[in-house]
Amino acid sequence: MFKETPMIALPITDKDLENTLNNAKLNYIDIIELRIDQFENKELNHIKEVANKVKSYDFYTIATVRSKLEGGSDMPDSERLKIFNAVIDFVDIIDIEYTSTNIKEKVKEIAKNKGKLLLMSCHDFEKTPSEDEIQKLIDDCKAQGADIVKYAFKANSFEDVARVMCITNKNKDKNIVAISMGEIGKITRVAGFVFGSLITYTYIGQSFAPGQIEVKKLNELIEFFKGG
Ligand SMILES: O=C1C[C@@](O)(C(=O)O)C[C@@H](O)[C@@H]1O
Repeated sequence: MFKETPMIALPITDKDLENTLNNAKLNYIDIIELRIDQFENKELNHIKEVANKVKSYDFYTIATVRSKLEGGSDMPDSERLKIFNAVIDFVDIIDIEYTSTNIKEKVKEIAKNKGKLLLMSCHDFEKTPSEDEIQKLIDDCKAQGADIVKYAFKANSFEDVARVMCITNKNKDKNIVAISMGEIGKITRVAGFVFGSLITYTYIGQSFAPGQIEVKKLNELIEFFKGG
């Protein structure tokens, strides 16, 4: 699946869908992340229609129903599972949090039974863990069947940024997506691919996380640093 890295992912909701998807096409977006937890309408049939529409635009698609614990909306795990079951045929990757211990095994089954990729993610909006903690996270996620491991940690210093990039570089054969969130962490959204990070997340109009870089600027910077 992974063409030349970094692949650029755009988190979207169900607002202004066609316009957003047309804009995404024009701005070299590779992956659409359905941030279903932020949808205005969370009816299953509506969610399936949105996922099907995105698929019709020939994007790789990630289904995310972010837990409240990791920055999403307050939705029962049972509801989240219903949504994953409803959209699995329309997406390529399911994003489930490492900390969603009640449902991550079931979510893994949903993905694997349909031959889809399981992305196991971890977010900390306050700090960046130690190198040992990050390595343990990577090892645990891989042991639990993750095809892709993603971590997004708030950077409070450039040392935090360096630590995330170095540990990512040490694990570059394990399909890692690494982000240092916040103003200090912006560099990782452009140069993360140098250290093996497969995907970077951007925004058009509405940003979904601290430090995201608007798509036109991001494309420009990536091209510049890739020697384009
Ligand atoms: O995990 C991530 C990364 C992200 O939090 C970011 O920092 O760009 C944006 C989220 O939508 C996505 O699910």
